[in-house]
Amino acid sequence: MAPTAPTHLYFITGNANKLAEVQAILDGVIELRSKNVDLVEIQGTAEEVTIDKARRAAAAVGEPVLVEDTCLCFKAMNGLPGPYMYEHFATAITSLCLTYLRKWFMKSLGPHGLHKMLAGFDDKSATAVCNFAYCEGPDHEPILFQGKTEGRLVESRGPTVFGWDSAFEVGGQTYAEMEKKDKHAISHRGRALDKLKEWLAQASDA
Ligand SMILES: O=c1nc[nH]c2c1ncn2[C@H]1C[C@H](O)[C@@H](COP(=O)(O)OP(=O)(O)OP(=O)(O)O)O1
Ligand SMILES: [Mg+2]
Repeated sequence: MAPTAPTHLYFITGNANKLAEVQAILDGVIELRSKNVDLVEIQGTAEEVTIDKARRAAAAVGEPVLVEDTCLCFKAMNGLPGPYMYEHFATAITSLCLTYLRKWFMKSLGPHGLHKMLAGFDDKSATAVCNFAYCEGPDHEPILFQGKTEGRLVESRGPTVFGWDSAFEVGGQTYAEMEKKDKHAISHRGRALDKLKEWLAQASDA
C-alpha cells in the first residue's frame, strides 16, 4: 500500500532543542505534535538506527510518527586507518559512535573542548548528517529523508545552547552565530526537512 500524507505527525524526541527547530521549520506545513517515548536505539548505520527507531515509535504511539537522528562525522578520522581497515573501523565506530561515543564526547569535552578532538589532524572538515524517518503507523515501512551539510570543526564561537552548534562552522559562521532562520536554510536538519516537505506535498496531491 502506498504511503498516504498524514494530517498530523508525532515527532518523537527527548531533545528540546531539536523539537524547537523541527517545530519552527514545519510551522504551517503540518500539525506537529510532540511526544517523548523512550525508545531503544539499535546498533547499526545511522540509516538503520533511524528506520528502526521509526518502527518502534509507530508501534508505541499507533499514529503517524517522525523520528530523527543526527551525527557529526569527521573526515580526518574516517580516512585515518586506510582503505582496508576503514571498513572494520568504520563499522565499529559507526555503531559505537552513534549511541555512546558522540554523547560521551559532548559530555566530557563540551562545546568548548570539542575542537580538541581533531587537534592532531590538519583536516578539520566535518559533515553534519540528519536522518528523519516517517512511519505511517504500526506495520508500515518507514521512509527516510536525509540532509547533509559540509563544514568544519572550530573553537567554540557563539552561544552554547544546542550540542555542537558553536563548534561547527559553515561559510565563516558557526551554527550558533547564525540567526535561526539562516541556520535552517542551510542546515542538515533544514535540508532533510525540505525533502520531507516535498514528499508531503506530493503525497497529498496523489
Ligand atoms: O543541529 C544540531 N546542532 C548541534 N548539535 C546537535 C544538532 N543536532 C543534534 N545535535 C547533538 C545533540 C545530541 O547531543 C547529539 C546527538 O543527537 P541525537 O542522538 O540525534 O539526539 P538525542 O538523543 O538528544 O535526541 P532523540 O531523543 O531525538 O534521539 O547531537
Ligand atoms: Mg537519541
